[in-house]
Amino acid sequence: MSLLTVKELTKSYQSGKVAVDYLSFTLNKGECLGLVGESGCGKSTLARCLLRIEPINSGSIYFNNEPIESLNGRQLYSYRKKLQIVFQNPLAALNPKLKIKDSLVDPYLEYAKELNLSYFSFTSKAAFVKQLLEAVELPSSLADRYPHEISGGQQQRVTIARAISIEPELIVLDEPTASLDVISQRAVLTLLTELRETLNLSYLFISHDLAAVNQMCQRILVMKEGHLIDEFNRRDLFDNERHAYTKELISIY
Ligand SMILES: Nc1ncnc2c1ncn2[C@@H]1O[C@H](COP(=O)(O)OP(=O)(O)OP(=O)(O)O)[C@@H](O)[C@H]1O
Repeated sequence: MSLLTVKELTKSYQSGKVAVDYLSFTLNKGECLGLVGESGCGKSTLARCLLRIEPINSGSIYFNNEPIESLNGRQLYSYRKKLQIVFQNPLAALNPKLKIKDSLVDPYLEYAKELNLSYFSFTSKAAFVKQLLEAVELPSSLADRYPHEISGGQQQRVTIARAISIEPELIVLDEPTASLDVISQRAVLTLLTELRETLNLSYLFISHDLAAVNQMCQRILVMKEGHLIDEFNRRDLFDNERHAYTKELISIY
């Protein structure tokens, strides 16, 4: 069943640059869909359009069959609760003045009135923080630290814990491991896969790293210069029918 449907989406900037050009795809419920492409191909622009941070020029985006362009006020607030994002740079995503425990409860407090959690439960702030830290395999002793007092891998686990804390339907992972060393990258990808299964999440996993996408995703989209040029099931990655550009990406992976 379709969770997110993007139809003929075009987004250009004032400079005239067409960053996303007539892009169409569907993400199914429970799926991890990979989106790969080199730097500048339009991946982050697409993510910002999905979050309604950037207005689109034409086309449509449907979430649970509802067009998101027409959402405003309360409906937009509700939509944002269902879709969370994890960015490349966790330090930039965390408020430097907040202790980890305060950052962790922030999304919950923002959406508390509308939330009906099924996996986590908020009985007290301390208990909620403990559940979240456990879910992302961090020691509870980190709760009282500030973001700059923990490692990059730990910071990214905190941003993941924030994203899952309100049990969204979809998480956009925008190069979530790009700033991490290889060991932490692997651990975070494994964690994300486990969380998807436990919490019944769906992911749009954006990356320039075909190896990471191949590890995580059931289906893969390939973008080049704003266009979608290839789309296939993971098992067909090495199929001879792949687009020449996909083969080029394979050769460097
Ligand atoms: N605010 C903006 N104004 C004008 N052009 C922009 C803006 N943001 C992005 N672009 C341009 O749009 C194109 C797509 O950029 P985008 O950041 O979406 O690519 P990307 O695939 O996410 O790249 P990266 O992997 O480096 O993050 C690029 O040519 C970029 O220079």
